[in-house]
Amino acid sequence: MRLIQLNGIIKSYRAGGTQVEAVKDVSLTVQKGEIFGIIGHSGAGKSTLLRCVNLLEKPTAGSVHVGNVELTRLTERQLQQERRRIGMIFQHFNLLSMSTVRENIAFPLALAKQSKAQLNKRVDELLKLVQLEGHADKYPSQLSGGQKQRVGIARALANNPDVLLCDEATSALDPQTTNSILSLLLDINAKLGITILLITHEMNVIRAICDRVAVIDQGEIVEIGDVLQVFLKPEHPVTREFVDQIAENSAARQLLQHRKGRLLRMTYIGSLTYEPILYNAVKTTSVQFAILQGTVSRMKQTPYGQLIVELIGDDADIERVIAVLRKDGLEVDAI
Ligand SMILES: Nc1ncnc2c1ncn2[C@@H]1O[C@H](COP(=O)(O)OP(=O)(O)OP(=O)(O)O)[C@@H](O)[C@H]1O
Repeated sequence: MRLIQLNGIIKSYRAGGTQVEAVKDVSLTVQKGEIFGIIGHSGAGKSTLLRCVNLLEKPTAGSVHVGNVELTRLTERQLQQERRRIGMIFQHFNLLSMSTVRENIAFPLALAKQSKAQLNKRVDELLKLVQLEGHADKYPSQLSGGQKQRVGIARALANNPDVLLCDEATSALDPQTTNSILSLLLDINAKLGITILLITHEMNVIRAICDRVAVIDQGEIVEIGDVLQVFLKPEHPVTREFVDQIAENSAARQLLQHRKGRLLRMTYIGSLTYEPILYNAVKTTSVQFAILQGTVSRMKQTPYGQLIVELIGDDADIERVIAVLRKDGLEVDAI
């Protein structure tokens, strides 16, 4: 079931007498309950596109639907009401520095005119959800970056939204804190069924938590698909650059230059990842193999492996080995 539908979104700005098209005719569907990532370089149009979803930026053209409501048709007052269904978190947290953690989280509840008792009960629930019990009376300056982002998440969830928009939510955090915030987002998605739309310039973020990904370049979506498919078989040059951020991929390319045998990339997905398939395929042939590079990892919950292998032997035997590997369920591509 689709929850967010962007149709033909264009956003242009007039800057210093020239027209900048930050987003050029983007159409996108996000399904209910999924974690959808948009990745792109600086200036690609990620923030502008994300802010078009809750109309913090008004698209120059195109329509935005969230659930059954077309936000682009609403009056400002109706829009304020609908925005309660869309929480948002930010790279630099955007907390009120003169207010305590409790007051920051209560802010959207007070706007929604909840009673003091209801409000305090809800804040306590949220503090528990983001594991910040015991920090309610602190001020933002007394918190670490990760704790500040937890406050941001609690505040964004206060009114039980259907959607959480994440604007580079981990870019200001160190790798360990990034992982703990990503785990929290996964947990919230699983427990509350909330749909998450995030933007990032880091492939690691996409790999860790997203179900689907869109790659944006110069205001246009250049590739879109399941993370596993896009990650293992990137097609657009910009996607390949992002996939190469995962260090082992770029190292492998350099290693391949002087090899004389047949070079293959083998992709294992799911339980196949842990089977001795390669050994079984070559053992009754004259083919020898050298593993030049290998990764066994996880994409969200799915284990996957990718090996770059050099096969040495006569052509007919190599073809036979490839046929056996494919029959066993591996994807095998020449490099
Ligand atoms: N308010 C504005 N006025 C004029 N130009 C703008 C405005 N906001 C964004 N732009 C331009 O639109 C383009 C896309 O910007 P945007 O901030 O959406 O990119 P981004 O992918 O989020 O980049 P970053 O990761 O650096 O924030 C850029 O060329 C930017 O200069």
